[in-house]
Amino acid sequence: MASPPDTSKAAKLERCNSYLRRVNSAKIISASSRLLFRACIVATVALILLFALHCPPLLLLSHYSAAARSSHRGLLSSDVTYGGAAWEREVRRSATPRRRSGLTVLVTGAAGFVGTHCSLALKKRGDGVVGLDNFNSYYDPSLKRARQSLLSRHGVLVVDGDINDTLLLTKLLDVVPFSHVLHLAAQAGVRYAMRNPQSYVTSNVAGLVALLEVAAKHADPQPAVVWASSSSVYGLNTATPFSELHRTDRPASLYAATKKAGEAIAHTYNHIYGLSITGLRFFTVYGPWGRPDMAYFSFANYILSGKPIAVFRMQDGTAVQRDFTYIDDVVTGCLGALDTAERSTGSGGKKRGPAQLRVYNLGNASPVPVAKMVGILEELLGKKARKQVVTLPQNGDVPYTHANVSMAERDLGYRATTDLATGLKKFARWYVEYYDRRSKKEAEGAASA
Ligand SMILES: O=C(O)[C@H]1O[C@H](OP(=O)(O)OP(=O)(O)OC[C@H]2O[C@@H](n3ccc(=O)[nH]c3=O)[C@H](O)[C@@H]2O)[C@H](O)[C@@H](O)[C@@H]1O
Repeated sequence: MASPPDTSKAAKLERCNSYLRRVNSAKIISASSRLLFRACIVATVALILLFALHCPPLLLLSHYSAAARSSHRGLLSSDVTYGGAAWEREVRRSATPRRRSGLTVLVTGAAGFVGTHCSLALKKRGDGVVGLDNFNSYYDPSLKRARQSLLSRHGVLVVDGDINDTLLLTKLLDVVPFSHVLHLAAQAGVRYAMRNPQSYVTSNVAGLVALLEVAAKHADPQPAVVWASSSSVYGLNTATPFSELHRTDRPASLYAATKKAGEAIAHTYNHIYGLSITGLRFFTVYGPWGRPDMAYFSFANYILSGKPIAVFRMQDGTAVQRDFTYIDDVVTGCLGALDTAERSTGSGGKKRGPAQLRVYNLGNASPVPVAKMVGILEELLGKKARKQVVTLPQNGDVPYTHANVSMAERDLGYRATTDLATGLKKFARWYVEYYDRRSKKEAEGAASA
């Protein structure tokens, strides 16, 4: 039988003490386990930090994220020229056609000479147009800004950006499902390629690849691409008039080589990704709002300011000739190319079938000696040029160009309708008015300052 509990005072005290000892020892155990737990956390955090600081992939990841964040900031913050809801609304507004089944065209190089004229022509007939231009300083950027203002007055937005900025291109093609890209952004000029060769590689090769990459792999639907090649690809070809069937593997300048490379690159993207691509070989395009680096434009400037001009001729005394082509005719050819471009066949980088690949001459089919062009300008400007006839230097120039345009006539409805005298008359009128207005503005600005 179990004995009854001892109820004496001493026994009660002993039970109480033993209870207190148990409670205390439990407290000590839980305090020390808390300490241990905390130590574990500190150790784990220290280990993670140590790992993060010394493990290369983690470092790469953190750098990548920072880079990605900063490039996305470019798209989103309000202190840049693109990104944000208001910007997207503007892009969509500019891209919306006003006519049924109108085209939706992204025009690169839109603030350039041909880009401005094509954008205006597309907008005027009711197509949607968004321009892209990096406004570089190869020639007077204020002329490009003036063209941008002209476009803006006609409802065409020109986004400030570079074709090598693939994030921007991706964003633009996300915001608008462009049916066509008219790719005119390029480093132009034959002789400048000897002074700044890298700029030709950056714009005409890397820039073209950047654009075709985004068009082929990201855009859905893939747009049809029409782009500016050049008559210079005929290089040392001697068969005339230059036909698309003639050889183009002997470029005389780096500029020509990058345009020829562009044609080869176009073939690749058409072949792998099913992009519909049309290359247009422009022949010395001239006219109002033209390029100040081109001979007819700089000659007008030099004639009026009394500076001497160098007129090139061949070593044997024969004239250097160009198939000068008026801008309005070239615009007809560009729009004809856009209108007849078939859809690309791929999407998301996958080709679904063979796609259209074309190349056309857009020339005047009527070459004129440079000396004659100078004579026409002298007459129009009412002033004699201080001519210095110089043997054509080793500068990448070819002795003559002469386009066979029968393929463009047949397929694009192209017609060269403007002779040099008529076209230069329109150019000279614009030139005098534009620079007159500009010098008046500058004088007003100086007076009010
Ligand atoms: O059709 C083309 O493929 C090319 O046409 C022009 O190139 P280019 O024909 O050299 O045009 P300009 O620079 O205006 O020269 C026109 C003519 O004037 C001659 N010239 C140029 C400069 C000069 O000081 N003196 C001179 O006699 C050139 O040799 C050339 O025959 C454009 O500048 C290129 O971007 C375009 O791709």
